[in-house]
Amino acid sequence: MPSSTKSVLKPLKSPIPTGELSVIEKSKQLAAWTAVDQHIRPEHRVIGIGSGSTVPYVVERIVSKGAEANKDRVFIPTGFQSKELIVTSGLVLGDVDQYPTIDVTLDGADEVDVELNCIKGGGACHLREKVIAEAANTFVLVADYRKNVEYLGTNFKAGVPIEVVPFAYAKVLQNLHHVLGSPNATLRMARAKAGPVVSDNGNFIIDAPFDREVMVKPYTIMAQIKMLTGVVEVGLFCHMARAAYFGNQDGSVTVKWNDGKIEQVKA
Ligand SMILES: O=C(CO)[C@H](O)[C@H](O)COP(=O)(O)O
Repeated sequence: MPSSTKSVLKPLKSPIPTGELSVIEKSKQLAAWTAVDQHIRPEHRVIGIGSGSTVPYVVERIVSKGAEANKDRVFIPTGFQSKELIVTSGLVLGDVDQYPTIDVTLDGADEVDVELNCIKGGGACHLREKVIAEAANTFVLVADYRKNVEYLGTNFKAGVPIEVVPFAYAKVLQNLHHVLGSPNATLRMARAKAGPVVSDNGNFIIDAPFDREVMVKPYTIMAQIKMLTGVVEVGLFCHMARAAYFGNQDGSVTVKWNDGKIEQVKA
């Protein structure tokens, strides 16, 4: 190609401001960088980008590979936040209706158990997150050490996030209280708005805490909640992740695989 017609790639921009990171932020960054390095291969073209405070470090690492490495790629967001991250970084945005098969999706989690089941939806994005995770050939979780637990609900006490259509919320709450054994299930209220949190899909979110004996079998309770009419999606992701990356305080990363293998990676 003559040099005059050569197209010039626009430089990408990191979403992370420069400066010192706290131990927790550093551990999120370590998990994200290691997962990107191990799972995004040069031939991958369609990449799912999850939500939450760990995901900007995923995008930071992708951006650090440069415009040339990312030029033929499209990035699929799980909600408003990840859409903004993709666009402001200069990456190419797509949607799952155009790309129903994704090479790899990386996403955060509220908590992950020993079998890589996880709670998601702390940011009310779990409907789109589950679609983008299911569409992916490989689904990978990234989190800091506080999320690495034996059973779900150990540290994350808010409960299972449940997206419901607005007109059905009272009926779903009643069923959760009296039929499914979550007497403290509540409608999630907004902090800087009067009224409930409204998801990116225009729905409400219920948070339903369950006892330990229920949470040790997450698939069972997930299926029971999903059967309630008016429920759109449940923030329990069971048997979906290929691997989970947890950044630790000492600068190492614990990698748990879906076959039960556990590795410690030194940064
Ligand atoms: O599921 C999510 C949003 O719906 C997030 O991935 C989850 O809440 C984890 O977020 P963070 O990395 O900020 O702890």
